[in-house]
Amino acid sequence: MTRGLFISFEGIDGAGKSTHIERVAALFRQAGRAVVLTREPGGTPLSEKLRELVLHEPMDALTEALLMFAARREHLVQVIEPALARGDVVLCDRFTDATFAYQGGGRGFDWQVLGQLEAMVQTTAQGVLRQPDLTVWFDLDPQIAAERLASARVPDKFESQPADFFAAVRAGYAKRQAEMPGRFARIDASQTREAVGEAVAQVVTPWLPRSGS
Ligand SMILES: Nc1ncnc2c1ncn2[C@@H]1O[C@H](COP(=O)(O)OP(=O)(O)OP(=O)(O)O)[C@@H](O)[C@H]1O
Ligand SMILES: Cc1cn([C@H]2C[C@H](O)[C@@H](COP(=O)(O)O)O2)c(=O)[nH]c1=O
Repeated sequence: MTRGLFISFEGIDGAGKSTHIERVAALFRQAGRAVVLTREPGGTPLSEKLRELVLHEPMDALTEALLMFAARREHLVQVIEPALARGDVVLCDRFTDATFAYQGGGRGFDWQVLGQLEAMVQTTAQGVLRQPDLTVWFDLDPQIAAERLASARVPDKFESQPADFFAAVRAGYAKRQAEMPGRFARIDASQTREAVGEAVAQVVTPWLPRSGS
């Protein structure tokens, strides 16, 4: 049976993840793979309700981190693990690296405690710590991201944060990459859409089934 594949897409708000994720889905579908396109926080009815709360209600940093992990647990159990067990490709717009970057880097929440929560929430029934096979990190200067978002939409609680918050989030992603370099692919997201799309295609191509297989 085909092995499931888990790819996450990360970056500060406005870095360009959503612009490219559909194209990655199309590449896998064209190669004959079933794709589950999902997001965090969210991906199940309950997790989407939690998303509404965390994106729009002011709250304590620990409360925020716990709600992110609560939404993730539900998402893992209801959607991600069953999809991987079927052999599907799961493309997830953000996963736990976002919690380390935003709640750890941005809010300054304790990195080690986040690691403990990660272990509790992401350990599967088989005793394996679930992590993405590949994390595509859209790395972008917060100033450029803010300019891109300014004309795009009404900002939510995170998107309304100042540039120094996003500089700390970006540093959180860099720290996470340094801790787990094997699964991270950093994309220079300041390039044109076409160049970024090409870079994304290059990093996912080794994960596509070889033609004839
Ligand atoms: N390479 C690029 N050059 C210029 N503009 C871009 C580029 N990539 C995306 N954009 C534009 O920037 C804005 C943000 O892009 P997008 O929504 O894909 O980011 P995102 O990472 O998904 O953001 P969020 O995490 O906040 O949802 C959109 O208006 C999009 O059209
Ligand atoms: C998973 C996760 C997300 N966030 C933040 C990051 C973004 O500002 C929003 C999600 O909005 P998007 O348009 O889907 O990017 O939530 C976070 O702070 N912590 C997390 O774990």
